[in-house]
Amino acid sequence: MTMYKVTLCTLAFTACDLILSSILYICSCKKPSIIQDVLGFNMFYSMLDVWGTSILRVCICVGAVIGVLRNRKQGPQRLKASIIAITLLCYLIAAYTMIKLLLYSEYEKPVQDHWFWSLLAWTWISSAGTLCLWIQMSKIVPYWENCRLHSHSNGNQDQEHSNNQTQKTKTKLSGTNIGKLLSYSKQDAVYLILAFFFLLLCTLGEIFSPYYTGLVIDGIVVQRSLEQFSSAIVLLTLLAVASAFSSGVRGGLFTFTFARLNIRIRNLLFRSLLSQEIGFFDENHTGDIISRLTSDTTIVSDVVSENVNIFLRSLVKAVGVIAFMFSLSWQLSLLTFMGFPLIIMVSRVYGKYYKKLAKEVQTALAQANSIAEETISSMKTVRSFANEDTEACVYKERLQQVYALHKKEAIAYTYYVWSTGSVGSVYGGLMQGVGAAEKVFEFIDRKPKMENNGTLAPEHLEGKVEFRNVTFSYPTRPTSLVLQNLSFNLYPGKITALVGPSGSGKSSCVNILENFYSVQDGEVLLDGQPIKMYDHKYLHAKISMVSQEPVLFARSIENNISYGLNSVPLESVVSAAKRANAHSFIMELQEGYNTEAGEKGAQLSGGQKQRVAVARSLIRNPQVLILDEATSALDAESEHAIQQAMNSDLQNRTVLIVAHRLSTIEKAHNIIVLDKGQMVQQGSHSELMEQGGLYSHLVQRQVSGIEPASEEKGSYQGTHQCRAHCSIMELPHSPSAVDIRL
Ligand SMILES: Nc1ncnc2c1ncn2[C@@H]1O[C@H](COP(=O)(O)OP(=O)(O)OP(=O)(O)O)[C@@H](O)[C@H]1O
Repeated sequence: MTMYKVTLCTLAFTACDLILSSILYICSCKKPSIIQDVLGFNMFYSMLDVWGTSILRVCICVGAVIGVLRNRKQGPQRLKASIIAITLLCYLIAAYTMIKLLLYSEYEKPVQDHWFWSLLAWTWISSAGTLCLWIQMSKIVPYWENCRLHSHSNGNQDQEHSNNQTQKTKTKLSGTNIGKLLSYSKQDAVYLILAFFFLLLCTLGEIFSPYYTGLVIDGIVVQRSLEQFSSAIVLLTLLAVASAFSSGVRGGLFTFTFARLNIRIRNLLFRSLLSQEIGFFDENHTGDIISRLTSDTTIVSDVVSENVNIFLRSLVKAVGVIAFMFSLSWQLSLLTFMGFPLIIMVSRVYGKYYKKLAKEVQTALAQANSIAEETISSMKTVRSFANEDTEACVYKERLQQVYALHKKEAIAYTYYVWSTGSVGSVYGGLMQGVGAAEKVFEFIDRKPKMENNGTLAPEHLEGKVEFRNVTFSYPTRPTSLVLQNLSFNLYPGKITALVGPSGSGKSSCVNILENFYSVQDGEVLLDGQPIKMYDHKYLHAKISMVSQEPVLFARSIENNISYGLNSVPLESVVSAAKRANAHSFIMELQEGYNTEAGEKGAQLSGGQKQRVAVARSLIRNPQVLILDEATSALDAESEHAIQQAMNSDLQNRTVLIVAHRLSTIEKAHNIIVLDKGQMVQQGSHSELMEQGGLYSHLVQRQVSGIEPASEEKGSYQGTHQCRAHCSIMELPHSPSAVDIRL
């Protein structure tokens, strides 16, 4: 609404309020004239004071209109800042009319004066109207401000529009969270209804027991009647037993239902996490994610379950007590419950604040978990740098932040209980749960930026891979191009090696071929089809990778080798382990194939881990095999054995090797040399050595044993970062004069 429309509406409403209130007051006047009513004002039956509230409302509205018209820029902002004060004032006016009703009921029983009721009703309506108009006026945007917004460039408008949308979505989100939580409990509707039924029974028992206690005392002290005493005591006992029974069943059912809710939410969250693209895990710390999965989901179910339980119980009790009290004395009840709107108001304000605090606490806690997780999982590195104290201090600092937030929460809670008590106090608790839920839902509802929804699963796959003009950067660093217009082919039955200085993009090629990330430009094709179009399971059955630091799971070696496959016979596991040169070391272990590998394979050596990982890939008989520094931790003999196995096993398999060791690379049919994300050379070892250039430069440098002075990543012309490794022990087994890592 424009400024003029709102101000006109306000003035019209004000005039209407004044006229109507005056007419109703005149008609309800008990004295022969208004002058006499004013001069002989009687608090019990004169409505002069109620009419006076209309003058107050007129002053508020006219004052607001004048303020907005005189100061069009800051006026609405000031109105906005005083909304709570006006709400309170309107509430006080409405509450005053209640007191008036109580007083009047002393003068006329029952109250049947229509003019009195009309004036009362109009006062409530007009108080609400005044508040609404005040809110409308606080939203006025001055004309020139509107023009400025409209004359903004399209980009800015879009930005603003999207900001508004985000804001709206956020508001909507927080509003729908309780609904969402309940919707996750749909499957438990029967249990919840049962729980609610027992809650009703138990609360009814609690409401009526004071009444029957009164009757018991009455029976002894006042009536002195054994009959009344015994009947009252029997009823009281029955009530207490039924109430205790219902209370137990209610508590059990609620706990049971919310435990199911917890499991459901955790499952959903875990599923959602597993469907996220790899870039998501680059952006989010593991500790953060684990915190969502454990602490946040527990808070959601625990806090919500506890508070829903108490909230419903208190609500039912409050309704019951209100009804009971009204049946005893409506005047007293009215007086008692006049404070309710105030409690609701305070609860709302507090609830919002508490929800915000709860979210902050969860985030701070997640950050602290993240530090703990990172430190504990890298304990050897921490110890080797003797950095335990610093890590402990960093963790303590994060915990201090959590503590500061908890302190704020505690203070807010204290003030809140002071100001409200009873039903309202659990509202804050509920909001704490909702705050934590918001964080959980953020992840559950997150749509992966890269979907694995391909369907292609041909029966026969040749395994030809084509990188066609691929340009790529990681989502966390979108501006730095890791691969630039890169094209090369991998052929079935051939071994291709990717070499190049550190950071040239070798592992990135592997990541793309594994369909972990989307490329910015170009395509990666498998048998002429974009890899995105292949079915997720199919693709990873056909393309298998062994990485430099393979991750094993805390299961037996047998289960690690057959990971992801259903019911694999032990013979196949053993055969794969033999080809990977792992069988003999496994048999030397006390429990053979049943030996536990430990967390991330920590109970095995680096070389043993790699051999198990090679076996894990070979058992799948993949059409495309990727070895990303897969044999770097092996001695030359083991590596030679694996290579032999692979060569005899090659058949029509496409093999891509990323390696630094010359012994691994020189047997490749084709060697692709990368530098700064671009292909600079391609050919066999002898061709590339003849050509000169980066490859022969790297080889010569290492053969002559020159180590680079720095770890710089530079182009061929500059200083290459190459890792040299010469081992006398490896000489007799190595096919080359020295074992060289490029
Ligand atoms: N997950 C990631 N997020 C952001 N940048 C990354 C990520 N992984 C690698 N990079 C960056 O991409 C570039 C290429 O890295 P890549 O791992 O492909 O090199 P590489 O040739 O395999 O190196 P190395 O021989 O040392 O293993 C580097 O600059 C690296 O910092």
